[in-house]
Amino acid sequence: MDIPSLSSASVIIIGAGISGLGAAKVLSEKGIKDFVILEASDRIGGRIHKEDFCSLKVETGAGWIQGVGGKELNPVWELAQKLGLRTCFSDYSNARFNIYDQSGNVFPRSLASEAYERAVHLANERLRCEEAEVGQCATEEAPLAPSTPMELAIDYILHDFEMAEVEPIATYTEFGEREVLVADARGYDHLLYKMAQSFLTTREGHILDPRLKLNKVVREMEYGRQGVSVRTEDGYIYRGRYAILTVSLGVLQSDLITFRPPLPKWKQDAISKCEIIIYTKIFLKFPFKFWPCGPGTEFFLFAHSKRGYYTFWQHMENAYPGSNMLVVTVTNDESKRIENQNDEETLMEIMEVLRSMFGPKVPMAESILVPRWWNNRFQRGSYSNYPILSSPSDFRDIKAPVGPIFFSGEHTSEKFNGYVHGGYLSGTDTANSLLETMKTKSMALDSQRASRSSEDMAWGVAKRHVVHPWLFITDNLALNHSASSCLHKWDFAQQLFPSGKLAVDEAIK
Ligand SMILES: Cc1cc2nc3c(=O)[nH]c(=O)nc-3n(C[C@H](O)[C@H](O)[C@H](O)COP(=O)(O)OP(=O)(O)OC[C@H]3O[C@@H](n4cnc5c(N)ncnc54)[C@H](O)[C@@H]3O)c2cc1C
Repeated sequence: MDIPSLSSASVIIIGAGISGLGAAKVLSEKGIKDFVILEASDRIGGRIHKEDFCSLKVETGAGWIQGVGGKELNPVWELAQKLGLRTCFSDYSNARFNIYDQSGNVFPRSLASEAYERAVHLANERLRCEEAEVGQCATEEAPLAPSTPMELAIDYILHDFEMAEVEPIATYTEFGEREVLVADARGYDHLLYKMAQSFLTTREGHILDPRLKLNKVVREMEYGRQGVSVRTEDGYIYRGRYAILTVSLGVLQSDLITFRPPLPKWKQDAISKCEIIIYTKIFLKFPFKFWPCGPGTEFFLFAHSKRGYYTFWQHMENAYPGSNMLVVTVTNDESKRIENQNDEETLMEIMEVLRSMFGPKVPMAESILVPRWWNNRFQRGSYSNYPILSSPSDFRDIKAPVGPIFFSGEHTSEKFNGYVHGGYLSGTDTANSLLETMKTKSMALDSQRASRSSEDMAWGVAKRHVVHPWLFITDNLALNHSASSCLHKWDFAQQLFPSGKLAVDEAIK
């Protein structure tokens, strides 16, 4: 039986996505080994997730590495290259010229080009209106809204795919304009496993390190001057001096975690201001190909009178040659609608769309895979999307610590929110801020102790001090815990199971 030790949980990291693992790696490299990672699901990776589909591994979460080939090296691209992850270049630029109508005709390039330019103009006008003082825009001519199926399809890809962010987009200006699709049988999450391997105990592809705890759903975080106490759904309580909370914005907006005391109003406002996008890639397997292949065909659009109705399509011939696979992407309200119906109904809708694009002979799909990011209570959406006119203070507030709780995750990255590299960089940033805080507190405590000890000397009292560099943190915690201040610190863990259930090996590490 492990003897619980208060000294070994200076930091509780919540979430084993790229942000949580990135933070843990930095702490470990800087000598803080006494952390515990609590992960709600039964795997690492979070929104980087592969699933088995028709003998292939497909990426139902993040698929691309965006920001490649620029003056700065995207850290995720660097890792992918080191591991020799198989990727293929994605060229979206043709999508707008492969627009199918409901009778299977492709719109002429000139018409599509014109519509595209009009849509860009409209988007800029809308932005100008939003930026203008209230009322100013109303006096000017209001831009015409898109109305035809083709206009709606273009407007949809502009707003839900290419131009959903404020220009210029730091990912592209700093890391480069190219995007590569990860298509490796080991999966995108191989990158996370390799990262974990550098600081957690692993064997034969499995993480065995007791500091990583899977299936631990955090439900309550009680925090104060002495630290943080974290209760998981299975009744365990973990205490630490600090916590790094990396759960998604969708989870923060839900009621999965209760904070005691409640988070301050400025933090709650920052959390509710930001939007969460739902992005659903539906995978379909066919007995044979009936779509065009070759250069300039990978992406195509379906123009329907309902905006966003199975609009964005990709064939997987570049990623998985010979797989006879298509992916159709839906977002937001359509994602919610589709998540809430059964896959048979979705398949019927998709078959109707495909037959209107490619004719009645299109064969029935053999398999369909519909990920459900919205209904997943550990995600509640796919990635954050800040309103176009967000201010730097919105980012400051969403990232700022509340007492001993440090916030991390892609949504806290001012420059790269929404992306895998945003998650990674937020984790390393947060860990470095925490280390800075620990250092400052340590220096303050040292000077307090020094002055106390000189007072003691003056009174002739012999005093022994804790020597472990990190013990002072938890030592301080125990001393301030009134109910247990008379206990030896090894007894402390038993106080953490109010139900009387003793699971010492699960107690604070
Ligand atoms: C469908 C989809 C497509 C995407 N496409 C791309 C793309 O092409 N390129 C790109 O760069 N990015 C893409 N993204 C975004 C990218 O995946 C994320 O930005 C990134 O993975 C976020 O990492 P994170 O560590 O911040 O959060 P997460 O990966 O969400 O990690 C948070 C972890 O916290 C856990 N958790 C939640 N609640 C609790 C709780 N109560 N207790 C304990 N643990 C909890 C979760 O299970 C999760 O493992 C996509 C995302 C999705 C869903």
